[in-house]
Amino acid sequence: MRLFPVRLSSIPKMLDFYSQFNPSPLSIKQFIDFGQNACEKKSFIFLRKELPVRLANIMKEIALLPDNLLNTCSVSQVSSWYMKSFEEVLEYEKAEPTHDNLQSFCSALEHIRNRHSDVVQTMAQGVIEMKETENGNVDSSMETSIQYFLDRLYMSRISIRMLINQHTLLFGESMERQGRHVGCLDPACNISDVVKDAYENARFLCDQYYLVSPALEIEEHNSMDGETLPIRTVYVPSHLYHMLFELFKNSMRAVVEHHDQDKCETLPPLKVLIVRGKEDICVKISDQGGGIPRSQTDQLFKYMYSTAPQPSKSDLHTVPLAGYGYGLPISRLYARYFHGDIVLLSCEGYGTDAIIYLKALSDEANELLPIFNKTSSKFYRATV
Ligand SMILES: O=C(O)CCCOc1c(F)cc(-c2c(C(=O)NCc3ccc(C(=O)O)cc3)noc2-c2cc(Cl)c(O)cc2O)cc1F
Repeated sequence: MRLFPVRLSSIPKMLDFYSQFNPSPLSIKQFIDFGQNACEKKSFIFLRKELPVRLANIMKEIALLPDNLLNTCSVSQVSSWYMKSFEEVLEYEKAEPTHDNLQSFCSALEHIRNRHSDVVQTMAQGVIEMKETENGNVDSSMETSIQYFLDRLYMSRISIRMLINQHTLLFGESMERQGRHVGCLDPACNISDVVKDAYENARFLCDQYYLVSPALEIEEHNSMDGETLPIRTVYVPSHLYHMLFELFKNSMRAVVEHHDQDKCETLPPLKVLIVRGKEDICVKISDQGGGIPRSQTDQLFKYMYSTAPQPSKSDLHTVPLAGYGYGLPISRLYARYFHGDIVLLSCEGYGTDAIIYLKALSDEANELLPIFNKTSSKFYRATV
């Protein structure tokens, strides 16, 4: 049942209207404080404005993409998903926060989340289609603008899914099964537990493919709050898991492929160091996987570099440690989303350290959101 169907003719005007607002970044502290005493009406009134603002901001950038990418079948598909979702949220622009409307809003958000579940793969396909039309020769300025755009598109997508997940977890059916969690946030996330979880799952894939996997050693140092261990922080466990799982897969692949199996050597273990400082929480994964030349480490964060022909579904189980090649750049976006980072330090000939930096204080862990404005649109005009 359409609530207040938005006239299709008014969509361009609505896009201009909502894209003139900057997205409002929330901190982890704000997410937790609101979620611990959550009011569905307030959340509804905030989201029916903030979601169209975040959607409109990124839709304006999609429209600025170079034609050879924008006109691919896959990118047109992604663009139409955004248009449809923008239109659906706008139906609640003037709706009364009645019980029925709040319930309908919740299910609309779930539909939108499902509609956008394949955006990353579909965009990867669009980049491949564009490379095919350009016969593979994409100049460096085109690559730079695609890297800039995809970082902003996926950061925007992470933020929109965070808002949707918080609302649907706090006010949807799963409300009662929360325990200490506040939506998708854990106020006391045990970092070494997430490390072990990600390691065990990456190890399972590694054993399946290589029949062998490196062991794990974890060390923790808490220089703050009375040295208490284990180190806990307020974070989104699924985000931390995503980063760790990706880094463990890469380390395991490097270690197993670097060490000659015939000599039946024991593989050197992966060493994880977790440190709580005043400003940062660091999670360092150190491996002896032979490392990569310093000149190549930046390439690992490139979407274009790793947009090899996508593994077909049937291939994925044969080379499970390889994905779409987007694992590292998107993992870094998850870290940067709350003002953290992922840094790669490789010693060619020996091994690689990957460090995840998180903000130690939840009031400093603010969302990092892309803003559509004259600067960003100039960037597209300059490099297209
Ligand atoms: O497909 C995906 O999604 C995963 C895409 C990604 O796949 C990779 C992968 F898992 C591991 C490596 C790799 C190598 C390697 O491969 N060393 C051998 C070589 C030597 C020279 C050169 C060169 O000269 O260019 C390149 C590689 N050494 O260290 C790492 C390494 C990389 C990361 Cl990000 C990490 O967190 C831990 C690591 O140990 C490279 C990958 F690319």
